[in-house]
Amino acid sequence: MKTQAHIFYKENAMYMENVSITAIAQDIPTPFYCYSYSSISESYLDYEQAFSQLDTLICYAVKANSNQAILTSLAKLGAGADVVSEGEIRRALKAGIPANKIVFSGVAKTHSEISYALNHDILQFNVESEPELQLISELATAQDKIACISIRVNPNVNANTHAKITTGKSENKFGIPITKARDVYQYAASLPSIKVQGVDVHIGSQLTDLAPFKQAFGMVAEFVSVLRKDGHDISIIDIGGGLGINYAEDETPPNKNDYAQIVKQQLGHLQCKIIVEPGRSIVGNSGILVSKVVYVKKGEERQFLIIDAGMNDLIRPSMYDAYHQIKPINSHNDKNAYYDVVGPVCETGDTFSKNRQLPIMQATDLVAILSCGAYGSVMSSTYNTRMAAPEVMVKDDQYTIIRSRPCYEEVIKQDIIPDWV
Ligand SMILES: Cc1ncc(COP(=O)(O)O)c(C=O)c1O
Ligand SMILES: N[C@@H](CCCC[NH3+])C(=O)O
Repeated sequence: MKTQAHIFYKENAMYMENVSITAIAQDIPTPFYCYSYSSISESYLDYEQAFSQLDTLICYAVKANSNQAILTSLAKLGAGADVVSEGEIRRALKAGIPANKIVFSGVAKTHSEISYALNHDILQFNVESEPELQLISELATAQDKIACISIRVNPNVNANTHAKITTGKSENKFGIPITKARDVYQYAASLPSIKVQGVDVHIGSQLTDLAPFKQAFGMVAEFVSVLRKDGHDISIIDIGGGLGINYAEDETPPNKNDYAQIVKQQLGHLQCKIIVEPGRSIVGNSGILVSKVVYVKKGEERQFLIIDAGMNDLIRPSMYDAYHQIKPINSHNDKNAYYDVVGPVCETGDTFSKNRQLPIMQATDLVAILSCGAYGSVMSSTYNTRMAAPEVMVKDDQYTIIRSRPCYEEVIKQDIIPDWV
């Protein structure tokens, strides 16, 4: 049975590429994240292929998974980066992504973050408000730099995704209403040390339908024509990220080729450089979270499969009621049972799934939670003083720890006890 690209069963045992997950778990205590290098590189190269008819720069959205090993892998393939903080700029530069391939998004860029980005001559700021524009202009003037900018427009389009990851509706904090943006472009052009070069849009994440993209890109195309008539030299359109992946086995989100076709159809005639900022669709299905059953607990109404991974490791199910497939690492048992799969954290919301049909399990059995490569490890915390799960990368028949588990002493000693206590 094939589960995701590069994750499959061989004689009832789960493999990632040519490595048995059981073998890794004998070496590295659970829970741990495990990523397939080949899956990540193929997803990236699929983007390149899909967009080959357009002048495109793929700026990987670092927030999806910012591990240096992943960033370095993508840097070597030629990727740029979409970043949202100074920390992410530093990560991208350290991984070898050149500053002229870095775009800086986010609604709350601070004084020091803007200065840092200006000092490194990044490709562009995706500006989200007038006060931000003004601050960028002031800092660029003070630093004797020219800040290249696109303005992120909010097209008020329904992305048909989870409300918490919708970004292109007028009630969302992101971008400048497209209806108001023409004036903001005039304002930008009047400011010193600002070079207006593009338009940016990002309407949300985990989109499983191309229609909202089509609608938003159509609006951007019309807007670019208006801006050009107003005398702005628009040479870049940043279309954001957001393409969804399949979490459930039977889901069929749009593929990268169909997505690229929509981009070409809506924006191709404008002869702009296209920046695309995919995160989840590059790393999401490359990763699993491997966990061990601690106890099987029979409640009055339900049976709990208590595993050693918790909501602190993977928050998506508690935060968005997100569905993730859960699979046994060794699938030799044909008999099934229904379990609530829960973690160790003292929160009722620490639940990965309810009433999930799985082969009958017992303590020490291993499970994999699938599609955890994006917004998994990066959103983890040490809640309940649980150490962050390590990360492992597999390539062919080798695997390496790419982030180690911190030790308790390291974490506890971060706290400082005032001498007046
Ligand atoms: C500005 C911006 N670009 C790119 C992304 C990446 O989105 P995704 O991981 O859905 O491709 C996000 C996250 O939604 C974002 O906010
Ligand atoms: N964290 C979200 C995605 C947010 C996208 C960032 N703008 C998720 O896990 O689905």
